[in-house]
Amino acid sequence: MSSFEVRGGKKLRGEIVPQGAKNEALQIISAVLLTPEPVTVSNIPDILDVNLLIELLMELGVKVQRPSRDTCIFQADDVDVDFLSSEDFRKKSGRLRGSVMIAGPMLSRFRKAYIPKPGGDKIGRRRLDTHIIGFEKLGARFEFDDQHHFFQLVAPQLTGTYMLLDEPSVTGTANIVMAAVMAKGTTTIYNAACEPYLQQLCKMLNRMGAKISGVGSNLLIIEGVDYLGGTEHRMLPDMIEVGSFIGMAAMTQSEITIKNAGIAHLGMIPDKFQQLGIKMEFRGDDIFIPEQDHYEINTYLDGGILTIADHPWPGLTPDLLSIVIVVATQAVGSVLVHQKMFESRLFFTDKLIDMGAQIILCDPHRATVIGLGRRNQLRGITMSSPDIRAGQALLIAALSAEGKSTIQNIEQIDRGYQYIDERLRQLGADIKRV
Ligand SMILES: CC(=O)N[C@H]1[C@@H](OP(=O)(O)OP(=O)(O)OC[C@H]2O[C@@H](n3ccc(=O)[nH]c3=O)[C@H](O)[C@@H]2O)O[C@H](CO)[C@@H](O)[C@@H]1O
Ligand SMILES: C=C(OP(=O)(O)O)C(=O)O
Repeated sequence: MSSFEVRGGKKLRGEIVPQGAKNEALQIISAVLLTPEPVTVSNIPDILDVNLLIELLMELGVKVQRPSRDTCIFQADDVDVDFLSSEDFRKKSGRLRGSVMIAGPMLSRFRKAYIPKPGGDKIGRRRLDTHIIGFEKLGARFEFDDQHHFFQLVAPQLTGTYMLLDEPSVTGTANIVMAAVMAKGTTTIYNAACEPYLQQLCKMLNRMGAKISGVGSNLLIIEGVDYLGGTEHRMLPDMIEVGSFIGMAAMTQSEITIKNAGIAHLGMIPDKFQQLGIKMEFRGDDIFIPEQDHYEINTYLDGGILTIADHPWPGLTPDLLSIVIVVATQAVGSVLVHQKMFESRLFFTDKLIDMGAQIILCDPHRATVIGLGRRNQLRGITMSSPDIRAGQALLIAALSAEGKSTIQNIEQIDRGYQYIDERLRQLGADIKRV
C-alpha cells in the first residue's frame, strides 16, 4: 500500500483546474448501457472508481475507445447479460459504490439486473431500499441472496407509476430514472434528489431521446419512450474538489486560483467556506482565493455559534464536511459540524486531535471545532486515510502542519482525486508518493 509523505507549512501558489466530477461520471458512464449507439463522454476523471466502472462495462461487452485521456466513446451494442451473475462481476462491482447504477439501465434494456453489496466508503449504513422499492414500483420483482449478499431483479415489463421516495437518495434517484425512461407510460418521482449531477444525467438522457421534465426539482415526470440513441456529454467540474481547494488555500495561507470552477453549479459551497471567514473573488468562472493570515468563523446574527450541517441538494453535500472540520481547526472562532447522513464519517477527527487540533467529538454525528487560529498550528504525524474525503482532509491538514506527515492507505484518496500529488507539487507543495 502506498503512502504520501508531506512536509507541511509551505505556502502554495498558482492555478489549479478541478477534475471532471467523480460522482457525475459514475451516473453518466452507467447510462451508456441504455443505448446500442455510441455515446461520447468527455472530461472523465482518471481515478480508481471511474476506471473500475469502465473496466466493468468492458467486461459486460461494452466497446470502449479512448481518443484522448479524458474522453471515451462507449458503445453497448453487444452486452453480455450473463456476466452480471458471474463471480467476477460480484467481486469487482463490490469495490465501488457507483456500480449499483448499472442496475437501472440493465433493467430498462434487458429486463434483469444483479446488485451485489456495493463498495465505496465505509462511512455507516448505506441502504439500497430506495433503489429496490423504486424498481419494484415500476414492476420489477426482487430476491435477496442472503448468503452472497446480492439482489437479483427481473422485470418482464416496466410500467410507469407515481412514487414518493422514502428519502432523496442520489444514486437511488439516478437508478430509478434510468429504469423509468423506457418504461410504458408515465413515471412520477416525488422527493427525488436534484443535485447538479442528477440534472446532468437527466439532460443527457433527454438528448438521447428521453422525455424527463422537472429537471432540477424534486418532482420528476418521465414519459416512457421506446428507444434511446447516442449522444455526447461533458462532465461538470468536481464540486467536492473545488470545495477542497478553497479550504486548502485558506489552511496553507496561499493564493490560489481555481480555474473553470463551474461556479453556477456549486450551490451553497462557496457560502459555507465564506462563513468560515475565507475570502474569495469570482472572476468569470474562476475562484480566486487571496493569501490570508487568518480567517475568522462567522457567528449567527445574534452572536450564536455557527452550525454547518449537510442536507440533500440544494443543501450542503455531506462529502465536504470533513474538509470543513479541518479548515476550521486553523480558523479563529468555533463551529459545530453536524454530519446528519452518515454515522461513521467523523471518527477521523481523532487524527486531527493527535495533530493538535481542538475538537470535541460530541457523538458520531457532531463535532465542535474550536479554532484558535495559528496559535494552534498542527504538527505532522503518521496517519491512515479512513475514507476518500477524510483522506483529502488529512492531506490538507498535513500540508498546513509543521514538520513531516505520512498518510497511509492513500488508495482511498486516489479513488476520488486525480494525480493529486502531481497537481499539488505544481502549486509548490512538498509531497512524495512512497
Ligand atoms: C457515488 C455517489 O454519488 N455517492 C454519493 C451519493 O451516495 P448515495 O447515493 O449512496 O447516498 P444517498 O443519497 O442514498 O444517501 C446517503 C446517506 O444519507 C442518508 N440520507 C439521505 C437523504 C436524506 O434526506 N437523509 C438521509 O439520512 C441515507 O440514508 C444514506 O445513508 O450521495 C451521497 C449523499 O450526497 C454522497 O455522500 C455520496 O458521495
Ligand atoms: C462517499 C463518497 O463516495 P462513494 O459514494 O463512492 O463511497 C464520496 O464521494 O464522498
